[in-house]
Amino acid sequence: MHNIRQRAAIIATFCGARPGRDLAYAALAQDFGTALGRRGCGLVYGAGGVGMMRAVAEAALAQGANVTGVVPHDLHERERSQKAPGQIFLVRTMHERKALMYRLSSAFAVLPGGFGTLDELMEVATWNQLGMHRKRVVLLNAKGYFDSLLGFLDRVAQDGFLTPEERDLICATGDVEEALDLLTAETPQAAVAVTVPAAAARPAHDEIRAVPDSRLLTR
Ligand SMILES: C/C(=C\CNc1ncnc2c1ncn2[C@@H]1O[C@H](COP(=O)(O)O)[C@@H](O)[C@H]1O)CO
Repeated sequence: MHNIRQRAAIIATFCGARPGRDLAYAALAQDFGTALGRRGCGLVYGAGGVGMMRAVAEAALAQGANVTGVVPHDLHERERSQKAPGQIFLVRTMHERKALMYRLSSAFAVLPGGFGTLDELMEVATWNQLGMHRKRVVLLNAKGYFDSLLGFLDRVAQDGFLTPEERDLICATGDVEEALDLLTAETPQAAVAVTVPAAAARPAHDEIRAVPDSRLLTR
């Protein structure tokens, strides 16, 4: 068991726009969305109505979770036919999208995916490193998908490009419930060397209305 206090959390989940070749990945996405919803957590995601993203969002919604997607206008137009689940926020750019996803969330789950997922993973870890937010980052390592990445991160630390504490800003588990224990824990697991006090004092998730140029898509 884990000696960490549970609280309602809003978990941004980064994962593939594709389902992957192995059915185990979509099953993981579904299990994670279901477990997240059962714990009373909210979900923030990339508002893709496809692949792993759709599987997480639909499973969370089925448990009554509050599901929020954030997507740039043009990407939404392109994917309009896929009808992404949940409440959808439209923003102007990919950068605004990521910033809003990070602000709305209290922690980050990363499931198997491609460039988009890896970009989001590295950015939220970097923001922790720089003290721009202090939010846990947990990889759902199904079928050893992230093993080589985790090994590479160890190498990065060994070679002096990350401190051991910074390396530990990204943790991993293959177990959905353990991941949620970590994601809903009260404080980030690793202190970082460089912190910005104003950012640390910010509430875990900002009010949506505080973000300019985004609008709620009503259906
Ligand atoms: C690449 C394909 C479709 C792109 N459609 C997307 N719709 C919504 N969100 C997306 C999309 N592509 C990337 N994202 C964001 O990145 C992550 C998924 O990217 P990945 O490269 O598939 O890992 C996801 O978390 C979104 O926030 C055609 O399949």
